Amino acid sequence: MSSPLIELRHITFEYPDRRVLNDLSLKLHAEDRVALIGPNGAGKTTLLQLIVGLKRPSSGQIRVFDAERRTERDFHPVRARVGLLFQDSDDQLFCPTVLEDVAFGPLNLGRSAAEARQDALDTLEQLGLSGFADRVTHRLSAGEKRMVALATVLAMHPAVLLLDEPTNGLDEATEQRLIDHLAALPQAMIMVSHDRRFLERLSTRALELTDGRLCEATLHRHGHSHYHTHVHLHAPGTPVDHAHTPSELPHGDHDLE
Ligand SMILES: Nc1ncnc2c1ncn2[C@@H]1O[C@H](COP(=O)(O)OP(=O)(O)OP(=O)(O)O)[C@@H](O)[C@H]1O
Repeated sequence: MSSPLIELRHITFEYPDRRVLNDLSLKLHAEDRVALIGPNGAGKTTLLQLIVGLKRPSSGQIRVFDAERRTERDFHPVRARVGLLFQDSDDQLFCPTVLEDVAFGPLNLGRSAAEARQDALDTLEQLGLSGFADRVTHRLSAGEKRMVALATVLAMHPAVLLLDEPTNGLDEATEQRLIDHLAALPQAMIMVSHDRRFLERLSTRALELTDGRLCEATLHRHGHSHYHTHVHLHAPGTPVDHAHTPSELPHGDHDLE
């Protein structure tokens, strides 16, 4: 198997008043679309931020694209190729107009103004946002902001997508459009979401973050609206990867609803 795009080894992370990640390990391969689930406050957002260097672990190793990443300089190329959709769209959108916001990433990658503009227009069109280019960003609705924020990430053509609650604020039709669009993309993904329909449709594997560590989980749909998550525990510090494909363990099932 090819080496992982992202590998976290024995990561511990603490905020001043609490330890959030505790000896956590993870491998993300090119073909993975991981549903990252877990209760509020488990540390899912923190985990995504660590991968792109917005936070630094107190111990452990972060490897992205076959290199260890420790310093701010190490993370610059990571941020160019790993696209993080922030949980809060307002953290992602800071330009006066939609076009400027979506062109910002490509410009930052060194593309010419004309190329960046074309990248932005193409991305908006692909997401069904053609008429949005000249809209004033801060006047968009929450759902419109969500899709534009995603456009800012996709316009950079990242190799990996980290999506933090991508469906927040989306109506049903827009969510369906988002699902269809993401399903057709080739990138490896980690998706944090409480939206089980979304995860069920897109993920190839599921991991649950609890007590600072990841366990393999599987999302099962029962009927039309009920999902059950079967959690499989790992020995502390064991990297969670393809070697640990979930199997039906009779005593490892937890209904998380
Ligand atoms: N800057 C910070 N300073 C101190 N504590 C923080 C900070 N940011 C987050 N936390 C705390 O760390 C814990 C993990 O937060 P995080 O946002 O990573 O969780 P999450 O799993 O994404 O939660 P949710 O599902 O509610 O979005 C929470 O208890 C949160 O209150």
